[in-house]
Amino acid sequence: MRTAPSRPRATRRSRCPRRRFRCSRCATWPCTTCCSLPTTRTASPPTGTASATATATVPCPTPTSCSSTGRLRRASVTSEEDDVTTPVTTLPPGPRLPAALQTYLLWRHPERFLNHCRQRYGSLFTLRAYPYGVRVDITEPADIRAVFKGDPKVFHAGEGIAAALGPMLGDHSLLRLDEEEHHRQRRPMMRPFRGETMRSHHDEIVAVVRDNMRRWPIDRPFALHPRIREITIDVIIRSVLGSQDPTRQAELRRILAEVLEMGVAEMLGWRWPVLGLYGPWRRHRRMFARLEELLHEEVRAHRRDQSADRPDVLSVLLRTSGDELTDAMIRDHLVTLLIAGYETTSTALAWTFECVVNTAGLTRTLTERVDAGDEEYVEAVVRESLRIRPIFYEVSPRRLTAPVVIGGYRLPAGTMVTPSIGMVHRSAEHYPEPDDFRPERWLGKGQQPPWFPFGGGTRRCLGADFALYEMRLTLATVMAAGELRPAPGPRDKPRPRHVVIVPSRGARVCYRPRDRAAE
Ligand code: HEM
Repeated sequence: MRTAPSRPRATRRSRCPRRRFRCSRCATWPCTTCCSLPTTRTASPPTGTASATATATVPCPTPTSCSSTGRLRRASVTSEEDDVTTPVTTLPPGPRLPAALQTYLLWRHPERFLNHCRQRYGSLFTLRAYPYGVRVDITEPADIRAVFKGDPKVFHAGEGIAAALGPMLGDHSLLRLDEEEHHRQRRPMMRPFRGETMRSHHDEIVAVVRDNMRRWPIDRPFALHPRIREITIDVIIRSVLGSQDPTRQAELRRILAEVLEMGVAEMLGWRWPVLGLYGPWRRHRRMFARLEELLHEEVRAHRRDQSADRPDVLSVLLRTSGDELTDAMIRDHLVTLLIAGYETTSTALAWTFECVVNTAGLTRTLTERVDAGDEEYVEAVVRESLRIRPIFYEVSPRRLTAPVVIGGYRLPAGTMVTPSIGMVHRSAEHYPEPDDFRPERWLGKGQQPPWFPFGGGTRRCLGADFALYEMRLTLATVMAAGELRPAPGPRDKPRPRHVVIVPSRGARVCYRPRDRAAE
């Protein structure tokens, strides 16, 4: 039981008044901001044993006193009873640049800007940027995991998205819900993404990829990303919507390509509905309304034909949920899957090919492994590409509904907390030579480094397994059919395009079918 010792006032006053750091290995508390002061502070126990706090004072050691790693980390203190170890409610430091400039830097140069902030302010820092205003970025895997696994009642992920895209997604979209309602809507949605249902899409996906490849230019440079988008749309039309009608399929293909490739401007139109009366927003609204009609037609067609044991997501949803889901709910779920599953998977695949063709010797190794049926290696390539080129640098911010202690800061209720997954994936601490594309790091059964391309916890990407499956299959099908080479010119750079980070040149490659490769 905790005995609350009366602490001498002198100890409290002399406590480091600004930032407090603790080495994650040796658990000493070097103070990096005021070590020149004759500071004394209360010795604190390792995390998790806060109740045993000792009252003896020790001199504040300098940062160099940590001989084990030299690495400093703010401590995650969870006890609120101890007024020395419990931080006062405050936000971590961060750049003082105007919000508009921070928005620009985050939007245009997320990797460089976040890296700079981490080096300058530590693993937690506060930013001010549109659309969330004040937000705290977290970059330590342990803190990120804690946020993912945190109580859904405290960590709200849906609010930010609801404000930006609410009317488009609809009231029942998983992306905008929180707490009980999120859990209630997510349960039926998980059924169509189970292992064996997913694997039954094998032939469809392979057929879509082969069909698309027939139209690829031969021995001429071309941008692969638009072709992959076509593939992803076709996979969605067949595997998610299960559309059987060729006329509707063709119209869906045309409308989805336009609606789902909306840019920032169209997105803003959903935030300010009045824009929908004008110019490009009006056109976008019209297209979207037509998409909704097509989705309703598809649902009606599926309801009429419930005899077949079809594996597409819509069929499984209707079959397994009975009257649990209304038409309005199904519309919202389908729109969510289209928006969450299209640009993400196509961009991730485009990056995978870009990395493969630009890594010396990898096309040959991968082709050999594909020929040998080595699925583990193909998966390792996909995982490595999602590590080195995560399509989101940050996942949806969580708004705190109560004060929470993260990384030594007691963040007030209302704070937006943003897990910066891209920072973890590029950290040399977790990935030796982080800039090298090395699928081998994912082979074998050893402990795997932190990897969060699909977020985590109760909000983990619903389509993660499906996306990984589609990526593996597409990669293997292409490598088995032909030879890819990098196109002349510089390599693609990461370029933010609304919420995802795309290859700047569209992943340009040259392609030659296998039967011609020998010529
Ligand atoms: C490589 C491709 C993909 C990536 C990198 C990706 C990534 C993500 C991320 C980071 C989140 C947010 C997780 C969080 O906030 O913790 C998410 C959520 C989600 N994703 Fe994906 N995703 C991909 C493909 C897909 C596909 C193919 C689908 C469905 C067809 C899908 C459906 C969803 C849904 C429904 C959510 C919301 C889950 C919830 O809030 O409960 N995603 N995805």
